Amino acid sequence: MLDKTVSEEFIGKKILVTGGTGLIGRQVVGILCDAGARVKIVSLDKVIVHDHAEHILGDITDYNFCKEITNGVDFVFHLAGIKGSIEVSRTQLASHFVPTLMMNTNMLEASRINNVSKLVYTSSIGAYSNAEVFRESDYRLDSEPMDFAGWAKRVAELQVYAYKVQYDMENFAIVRPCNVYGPGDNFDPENAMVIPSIMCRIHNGENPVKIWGDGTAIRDFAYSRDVAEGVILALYHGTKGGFVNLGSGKGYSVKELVEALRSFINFNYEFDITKPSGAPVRVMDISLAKLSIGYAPKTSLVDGLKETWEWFLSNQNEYQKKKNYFRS
Ligand SMILES: C[C@H]1O[C@H](OP(=O)(O)OP(=O)(O)OC[C@H]2O[C@@H](n3cnc4c(=O)[nH]c(N)nc43)[C@H](O)[C@@H]2O)[C@@H](O)[C@@H](O)C1=O
Repeated sequence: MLDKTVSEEFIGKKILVTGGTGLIGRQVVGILCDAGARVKIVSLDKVIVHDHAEHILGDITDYNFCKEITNGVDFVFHLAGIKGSIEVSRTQLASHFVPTLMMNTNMLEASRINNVSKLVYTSSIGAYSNAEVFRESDYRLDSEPMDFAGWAKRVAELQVYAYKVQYDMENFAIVRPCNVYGPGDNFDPENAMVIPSIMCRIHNGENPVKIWGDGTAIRDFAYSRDVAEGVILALYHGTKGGFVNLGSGKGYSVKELVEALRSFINFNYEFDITKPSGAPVRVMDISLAKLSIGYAPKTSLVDGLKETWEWFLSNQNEYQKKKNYFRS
C-alpha cells in the first residue's frame, strides 16, 4: 500500500507502462489506476489487467513507434523485458540480447527526446557481476555463467547514466529486481523461471516433479506486488543516476522453496542434476532501497506462493496465449 502523498502524485497523470500486462507491470497498472492515473499499457497483445487502463498495441523495438507513444506523456514505467529460465538464458543468447537492447535503447531515447518528466527502467539482478579483480580468463566470451540477458539489461543502465552525465538528467530512475514471481508470470516449463515452472509441472501431474540441480542454489524470491510498489517509489523519489535493488532481502535454497510449496500442495519430487543450477547464491541487499525510496516488501514466501498458485489455477488460458519479445 503506497502512502497518501506518493499516491496523490499520480492523480490525473498521463502514464505509459511498457510490459503492463506482465508480472510486475500488471501490479503497477493496478496501483496507478486505483490512484487515479490515466494509464496506457503498451503491449504486443491485449490482456485486460485493469478496467480503467487503455491499451496501445505495438512493438517497442521500433523507434518511430516509441516516439509516437511517448509524445505528451508525463511518466513512463519501462517494464517490458524478456524473462527466461537459467536454461534458455544460457542457450538462446541472441533471442534475449538483441530485442532487449533494441527496446531499451528506443524507449529511453524516445522518452528523452519527448521530455518525459519521470521514467523508471527495470534492469535485473542479472546485471551484477561478482568479480573484483579482473582476469581475461574470467571474462571469456564463452565463459559460464553466460549472462547475456543481464548484460543487455546493463547496457540500458549505462544509457541512463550517459544522460545524467551529458544532459544533467536525474529524472530517469533504475531498479534491479531479483527473481520476481506472482500472478501473470510465464508458466511454460520450457522457458519459465523456477516457481512458475514447478507449479505448472505439478499441475500437469508430473510425478515425481523433477527439480533442476541439487537443491542447494540460493535465490532471493520477491513477490510481484511488493516489487511493483518499489518500482513506483523509485519513479517518485528517483535513484539519482544510480540504481536500487528490489528483492525480498532473504535467500532461500531451491530445496527450501520446494518444501514451502509442499506446505500447501501435495506432490513428490526428486532432484535432476543433469539440469543447470546457475549461480550458487543470488541474494539482494535491500538496505539502500529501504532508506532512499522507502521500499518495504511485506509478503512472506508462503503467502506469495499461495496467491500465485491460486491465480495459476484460475487463469489457465491466459498464460498460454501471451506474446513476448523473445525471438527464436
Ligand atoms: C533473474 C535471473 O534469472 C535466471 O537465473 P536463475 O536465478 O538461475 O533463475 P531460474 O528461475 O531459472 O532458476 C533458479 C534456480 O532454480 C533451479 N530450478 C529447479 N527446478 C527448476 C525448474 O523447473 N525451472 C527453472 N527455471 N529452474 C529450476 C535452477 O536450477 C536454479 O538453480 C536467468 O535468466 C538469469 O539470466 C537472471 O538474470
